[in-house]
Amino acid sequence: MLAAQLAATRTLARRACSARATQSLLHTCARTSLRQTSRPVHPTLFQATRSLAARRGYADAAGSKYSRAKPHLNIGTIGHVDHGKTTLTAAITKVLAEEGGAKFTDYAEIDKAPEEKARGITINSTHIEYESSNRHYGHIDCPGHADYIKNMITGAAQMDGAIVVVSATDGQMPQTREHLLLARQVGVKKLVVFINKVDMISDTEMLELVDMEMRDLLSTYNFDGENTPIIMGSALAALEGRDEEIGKKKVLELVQACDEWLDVPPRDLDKPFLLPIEDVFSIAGRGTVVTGRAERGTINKGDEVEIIGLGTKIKTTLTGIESFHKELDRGEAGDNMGALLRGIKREDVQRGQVLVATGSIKAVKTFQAQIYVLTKDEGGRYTPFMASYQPQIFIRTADISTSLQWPEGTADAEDKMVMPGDNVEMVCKLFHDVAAEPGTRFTIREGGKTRSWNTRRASSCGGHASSSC
Ligand SMILES: Nc1nc2c(ncn2[C@@H]2O[C@H](COP(=O)(O)OP(=O)(O)OP(=O)(O)O)[C@@H](O)[C@H]2O)c(=O)[nH]1
Repeated sequence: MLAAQLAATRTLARRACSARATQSLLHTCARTSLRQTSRPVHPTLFQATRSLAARRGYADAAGSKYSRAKPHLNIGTIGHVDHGKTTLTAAITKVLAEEGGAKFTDYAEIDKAPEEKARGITINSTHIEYESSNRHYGHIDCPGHADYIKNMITGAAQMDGAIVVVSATDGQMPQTREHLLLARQVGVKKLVVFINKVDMISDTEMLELVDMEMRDLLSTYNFDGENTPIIMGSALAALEGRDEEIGKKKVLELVQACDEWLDVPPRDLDKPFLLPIEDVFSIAGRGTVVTGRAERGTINKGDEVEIIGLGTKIKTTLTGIESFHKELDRGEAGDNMGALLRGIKREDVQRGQVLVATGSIKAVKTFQAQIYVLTKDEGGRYTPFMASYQPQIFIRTADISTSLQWPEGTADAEDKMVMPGDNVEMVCKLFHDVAAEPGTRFTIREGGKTRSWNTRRASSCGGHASSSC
């Protein structure tokens, strides 16, 4: 039902994009690290196109019921810019379409926003679905460019496992390393590696070197470097239907490796429902839909829910649930879902908020957290910092400026320095409130810089946190 009406909203969405362009550009750039990009992007347009892209390709399934016959896993492609993530994503759908497990989604349909086409890079994460013989996958194609790390973090935060794409011609590059680090930070436990563009390499020693270096890198970031499957092939060959040995066959090997190596994580079905909002769009005549991956709990059509965070606390009712254009009566942890909300305006909701079971979690502006500051060798800071330092904090799909302070009563707080490699308890004073509770994980980055420092330990909030928790 939701899907059936989406087509009608496409034209409206495009018109709305151009009308609101200037205002939204100013608003969004003021809030996000997009202001650090070399060419400002058009956020409203991306909002709209991402929403459409996230659902494209499944219109023929409109009205059909979502099947839970196969276990569902959220995966995606990460890695350095231009190493072939989008090509591989398209190639997987092509190869699996031939096996009856996907609808072919061409490269141009994945990187479809005008800015993406003009620059030839991915800016937004795009969601697609496909099936192997024993799994149903939601796949997120993440941007590799350093300017769009924010979108990569949001995408990776929804993954249960990931495919790291590395070009055989370059080997590992800065964003290969940073994406591994960030994937680890956001809780991805297992990866599969695809060494791409082998059609351009005749020297097998070179491939062995890339393989060895990738295993080392995986181990450096606490992945299983020894046993992680590494597949060498050519995404482009698979997409173009040539050189089957390095094309189609390798893509099938990759999917098999995902089936066998990546685990379906235990889903927290017993906890109260929580969906981090990744995207928002309107369906004419029906209302507002928020999308994202349900983090925990279950939800039924007709349930009362709350939208929490970024200055908002609104109660509403869930009137429809959908996953990849198929209807569900019940959503559950792990589902990549769209939730139709009664009486909510498009502008009332935004990425970074959460949709939750009423009363189950509070938004906080201050909490005390345990923070591990990465060293230079781990991809983190070179230099120490002091209290009142203001980095960017990433919690689920939210990114918020914050000021770090020593807890009250800390001796010599004014002069105390935090060194790379330190494990410290600090108070995070956020510029906007966000849903958090003891144990919530988060990542901290220095705005816009690719070399960053990150938290490793869970935050605490509520119990021994400050009064606003
Ligand atoms: N020769 C060769 N070229 C490839 C292969 N895979 C991808 N390419 C080319 O590499 C370039 C970059 O590919 P993309 O798929 O856009 O790379 P990406 O990693 O998705 O880039 P971003 O999303 O912007 O980070 C394109 O020109 C592709 O055609 C391959 O297997 N062989």
